[in-house]
Amino acid sequence: MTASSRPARPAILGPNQYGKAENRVVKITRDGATHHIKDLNVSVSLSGDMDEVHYFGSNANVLPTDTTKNTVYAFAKEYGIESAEQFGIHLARHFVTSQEPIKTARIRIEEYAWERIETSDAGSGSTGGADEARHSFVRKGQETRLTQITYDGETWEVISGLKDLVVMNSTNSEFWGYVKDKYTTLPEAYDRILATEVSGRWRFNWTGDEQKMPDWEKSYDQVRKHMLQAFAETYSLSLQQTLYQMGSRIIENRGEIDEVRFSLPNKHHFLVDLKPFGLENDTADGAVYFAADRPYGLIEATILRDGAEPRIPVDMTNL
Ligand SMILES: O=c1[nH]c(=O)c2[nH]c(=O)[nH]c2[nH]1
Repeated sequence: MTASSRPARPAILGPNQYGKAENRVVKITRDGATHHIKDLNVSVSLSGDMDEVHYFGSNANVLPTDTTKNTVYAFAKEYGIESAEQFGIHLARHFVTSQEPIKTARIRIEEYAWERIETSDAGSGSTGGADEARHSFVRKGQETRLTQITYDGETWEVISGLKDLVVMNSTNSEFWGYVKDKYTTLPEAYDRILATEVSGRWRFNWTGDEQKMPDWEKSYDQVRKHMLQAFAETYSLSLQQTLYQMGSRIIENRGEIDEVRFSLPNKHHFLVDLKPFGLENDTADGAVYFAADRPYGLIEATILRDGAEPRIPVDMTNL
């Protein structure tokens, strides 16, 4: 910014961005009587030459947030929604390349999954086979899928992930051999429940080459599968160890990903003392637990491909 476009005041404008947050868009694709749903929550955030509007109220460089909302809906109709990532890339490219003052676009998308309700005669051929109506869905009560696309006209950054995926191992978890000081009361555990609500983000190494674009839908399904398999298959001596196994399984199996970050609350399950009622409560014998909701241990770490730089923010809850 030139000095003349800045007011003679000591207060200087710092980093800023604007856009329309949480555009809820549902796109139905019809394939005969079989319908498909994409249900997204899209947040647009733009930045660039925005000094004049902040200092003087000149809107000459301001594409209205209302227009960014309209673009989300129009793009959903005009181009469809193949995947959240592809949709975000399309939007980010549009804002940066069509508006000179806009230098960077960041598109954040949450995706809510729907599962088809199989009707009782579906597939039986009893009411006409291919014409069978397939338009009923139940919202999946599991995780929310996430993506964030950032484009500055040159560099692409795609970070995808998920939140609210609750998992539990009812055995094959221990925790012992830890530091003990005068405040330590935790009994060592040789067979405990390990449960967490996974919040994870993974960064793609895609650099914008259309020919080398990952298959975003397949990538998500595979990452989720590897992560869950690692959780289930790891004999755990700590949640930290399980976290590393989950991240490294993704890095080792998915070449399109260079960095994974997890935030894992340790959802503690405490053995209930049933001695007052004359009852033993032993893990080996099918025990009763108190599922505590707080406080919880919070285990967080980034796992990187050897040589890659950590870029997923340490505090990723806003992603
Ligand atoms: O897996 C665990 N990691 C810890 O660091 C920890 N600390 C604690 O009290 N319980 C556990 N469990």
